[in-house]
Amino acid sequence: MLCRRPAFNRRLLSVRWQSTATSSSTVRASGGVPTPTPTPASAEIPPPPTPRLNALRSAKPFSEFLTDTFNRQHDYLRISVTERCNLRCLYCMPEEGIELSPQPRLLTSPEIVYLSSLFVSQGVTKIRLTGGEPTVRKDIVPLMQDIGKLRRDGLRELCLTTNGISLHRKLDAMVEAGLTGVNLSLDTLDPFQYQIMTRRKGFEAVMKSIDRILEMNKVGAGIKLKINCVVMRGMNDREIIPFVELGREKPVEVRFIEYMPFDGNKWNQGKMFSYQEMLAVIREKYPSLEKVTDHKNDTSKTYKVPGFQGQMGFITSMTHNFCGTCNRLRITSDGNLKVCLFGNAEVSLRDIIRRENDGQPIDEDALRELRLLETVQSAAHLSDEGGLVNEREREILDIIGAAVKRKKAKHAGMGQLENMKNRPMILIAVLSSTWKTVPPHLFSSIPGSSQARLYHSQRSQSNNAASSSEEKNAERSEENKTSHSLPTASDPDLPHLTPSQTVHMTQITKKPETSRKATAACEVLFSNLRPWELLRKGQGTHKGDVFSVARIAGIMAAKRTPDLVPLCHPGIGITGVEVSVDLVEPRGGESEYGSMQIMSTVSCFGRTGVEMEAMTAATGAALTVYDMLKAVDKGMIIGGVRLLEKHGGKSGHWVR
Ligand SMILES: Nc1nc2c(ncn2[C@@H]2O[C@H](COP(=O)(O)OP(=O)(O)OP(=O)(O)O)[C@@H](O)[C@H]2O)c(=O)[nH]1
Ligand SMILES: C[S@@+](CC[C@H](N)C(=O)[O-])C[C@H]1O[C@@H](n2cnc3c(N)ncnc32)[C@H](O)[C@@H]1O
Ligand code: SF4
Ligand code: SF4
Repeated sequence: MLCRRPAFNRRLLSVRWQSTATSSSTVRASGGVPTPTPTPASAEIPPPPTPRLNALRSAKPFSEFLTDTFNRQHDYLRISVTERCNLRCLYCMPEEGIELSPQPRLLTSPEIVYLSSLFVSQGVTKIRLTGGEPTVRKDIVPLMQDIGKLRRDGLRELCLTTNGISLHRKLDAMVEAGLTGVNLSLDTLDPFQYQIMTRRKGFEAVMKSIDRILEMNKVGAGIKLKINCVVMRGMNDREIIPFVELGREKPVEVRFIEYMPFDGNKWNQGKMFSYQEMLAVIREKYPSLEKVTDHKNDTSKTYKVPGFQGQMGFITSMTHNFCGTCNRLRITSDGNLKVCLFGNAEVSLRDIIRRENDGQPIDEDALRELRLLETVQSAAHLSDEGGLVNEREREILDIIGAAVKRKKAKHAGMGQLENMKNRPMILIAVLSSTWKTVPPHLFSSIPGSSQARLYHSQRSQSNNAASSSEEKNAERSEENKTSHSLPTASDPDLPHLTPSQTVHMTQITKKPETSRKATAACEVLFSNLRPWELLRKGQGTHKGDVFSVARIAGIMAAKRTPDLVPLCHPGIGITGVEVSVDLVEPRGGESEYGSMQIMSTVSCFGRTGVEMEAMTAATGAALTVYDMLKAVDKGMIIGGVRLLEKHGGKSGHWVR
């Protein structure tokens, strides 16, 4: 047990880091704590370790605490600095977000700096800040300034994984703080598709961040930039080649990531686009694609098109694990150490470091009182010279060491991820929300298809079986006897049909009322440049402002859906309709002359869904765009009307 120390050390957190400018090697040699000179937290960037210090570090054996039973040395720490995010990427977060931990359970900045320094003292040379979205943490820049100062203790890389939305505003300060690498998530190069995949706007801001990094690199900032692109079949797989082509002129590394299952992200095998498939797509266009040698601990397999400035990588978590050379540990925002991304085993470092503070979050005052940072230096001393000088760090390191020793050879010992039957949360999400097979009735509309034939033959067999069964007849006559009305039952596959295949409006009396929401989209493709030119200049047409009239048309269309679609229920109590109409610049292919992208979300509280309303809204808006622009372009095509997402009701959450 550690006891609370009576002695108070009044030095500032920033002071401690400042003090080590002379000290990292000095302290280790002398075992003493130097007297600091107070300076503000945002003082100048500390110098990187000297070649001598580097040599000393690599000469000493790697920390036993961070070495697992497979002899993997963990010198890379990923810290989640927030659970919050300003996007809602389809593959990562549900639209409504996730339930956030109460603030006092999350690590404070002094706690993050303290744990970082402890790990660096043990040989961690790379720290990546991630999340959630790390840039939404209010004090992200001061936090990076403090972590950046650990460079003098051996930290070589300070990296960020970010969605890039607000990076451009903070980038300069971060680079000054010691930022060395940015992995930026961008899954599409199409602004409209961006809105679909992230459920938010922000494409331009992300591009601004990328441009700013490239600009800074031109003048020698040396920021390693990687673009992370999660590939989902049917969603952005058609953009693989445009992403590869980003590297023609720009020195960026695009990494294509296999879509992985996480709690609540509606993963299914069908949406996963594998590394082999991606390679095949790229090789078809660029047969000269070459493999590049990877670094030992890289998560990605790197390739290059000869002559291109940039390169590409593939992160193959689903099809080829890279656990053999894993050097990563993670700390979650609430202070748990996770030794494997896919392991459920977690140990709370927060609870141990707060124990002496009566379980309360450690702010700067408490940090000083508890002399935590001071003792990390002792821990650094421990790893350099092998002598044990501090009980507190010993206890924390023992706990870390024990967790690291329990790390499995791969994927938390569960084998290939797609076979993970024992991941309860994932399993629940996958089973409850996705089709195991495509319902056969969807094939039945393709005349002559083998599935259609099979479906019809199965249906007629089951109908015959049903009509010949005594129970079925008894049921029917019972229904007729008691109701004196037409049958109200629905075909289980196609509810707008009765079991005898006549059309009816589905009975919803017994369905519970729930909150429901549906989002749909469609496009209007221009056939010449005139509409795009006019709208870009902010000019409407002689009929008025195309954007707002189309939005209003969409809203009115949603309300009139039952008048247009015969079997739709009237009066379903729409509670909200949002329609967005956006101009997309010409970008080749189908959208050679530009287009209007329309998206609509309809919500209601009721017994039946609002997907028809959402698609009607999108179509109504599109027709209005056509009507208002037809004087300059009669060849416009309205297309791609589709449901993107649906919430509520028996089928729960469905995402395209
Ligand atoms: N299996 C596995 N995949 C990981 C791990 N860390 C990251 N990934 C995958 O890599 C993707 C990108 O993660 P990033 O945050 O950019 O980090 P990184 O790839 O470790 O970054 P580098 O430091 O550039 O190697 C994630 O979406 C995951 O798919 C890990 O520890 N295990
Ligand atoms: C969870 S995010 C956190 C950092 C930051 N918000 C961002 O988006 O870059 C870290 C990385 O995980 C990736 N990721 C999230 N969900 C994923 C999934 N289901 N499959 C594969 N990668 C995923 C993201 O694309 C991103 O590159
Ligand atoms: S991938 Fe990153 S940006 Fe997207 S929702 Fe997840 S945390 Fe947010
Ligand atoms: S799955 Fe676990 S063991 Fe494998 S690379 Fe990722 S963190 Fe390391």
